[in-house]
Amino acid sequence: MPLKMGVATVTMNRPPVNSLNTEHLETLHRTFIRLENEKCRGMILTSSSPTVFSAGLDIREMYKPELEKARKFWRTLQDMWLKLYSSPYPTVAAINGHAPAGGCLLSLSCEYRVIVPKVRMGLNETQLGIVAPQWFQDCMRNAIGEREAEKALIAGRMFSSEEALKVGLVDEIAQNKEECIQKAEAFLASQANLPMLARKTVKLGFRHQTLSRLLTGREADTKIFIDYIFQPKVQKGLEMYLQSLSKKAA
Ligand SMILES: CCCCCC/C=C\CC(=O)SCCNC(=O)CCNC(=O)[C@H](O)C(C)(C)COP(=O)(O)OP(=O)(O)OC[C@H]1O[C@@H](n2cnc3c(N)ncnc32)[C@H](O)[C@@H]1OP(=O)(O)O
Repeated sequence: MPLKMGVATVTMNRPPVNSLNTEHLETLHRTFIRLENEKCRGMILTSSSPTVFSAGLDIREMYKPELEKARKFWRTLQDMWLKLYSSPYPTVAAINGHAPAGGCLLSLSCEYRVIVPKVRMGLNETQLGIVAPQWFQDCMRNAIGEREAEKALIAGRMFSSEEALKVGLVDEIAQNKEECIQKAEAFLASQANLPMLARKTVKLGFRHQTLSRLLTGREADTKIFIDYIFQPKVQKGLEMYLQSLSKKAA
């Protein structure tokens, strides 16, 4: 995590696809805490993979899990998201590869999004037979508005880079990762002279309702997750999905 002029670039590096398991989520959470403590002036979130920003939640954490491990996984995801979504410093996602589901959530939690061409992003949970939690849905709604979010979430739609720009899911398209980072840096530079306290207060004002909804309902949210994934038919669906992903690799 190099800090250049107070700006940090956080590069996710969990091959092959930056899927989010408990350990990776803990690392991200610790990183966001550290950036806050070090009074970071801005953060770019990106990935070391040439083709994937993040494949979303690690499905193996949800497939035949032990109860306590599944609970810990979900709480860690909540912790990480609460820190990122409420960060006092400006945040940009440099989306240099595919960003399905939890990968899309990471980018939606930043303030600004730049994407490379020919990749896909979206909350595709419905297509997997699972349901994007309310706070995932809120993030999408906050980015693209009620009507488009409803359509996208019901269908579990994955957007191409161009479609994402058109609907407002991303702010810019860059030609490649290098340009993506340049555009991310330009956004952060455009924020640098704003008074930090005023900036942060307005940001949190906009995000307050979404944050409160999870903060006041964390236990209920965890229960919904646990009850849902322990259903035999959901487990069957996850098993088939994992198999289809592995078959693709074979
Ligand atoms: C009421 C509450 C219910 C629960 C709410 C849950 C909320 C959020 C859910 C999620 O985030 S679920 C995850 C959704 N993610 C996806 O659907 C993406 C799946 N992956 C892909 O589409 C592709 O892998 C990719 C990201 C487009 C990359 O494609 P590529 O061809 O580069 O790589 P693959 O060959 O497909 O995969 C390589 C390797 O990684 C494994 N893998 C891929 N994604 C995941 C994942 N999300 N979790 C775990 N493992 C994953 C894949 O199986 C391959 O493994 P091997 O076969 O090589 O062992």
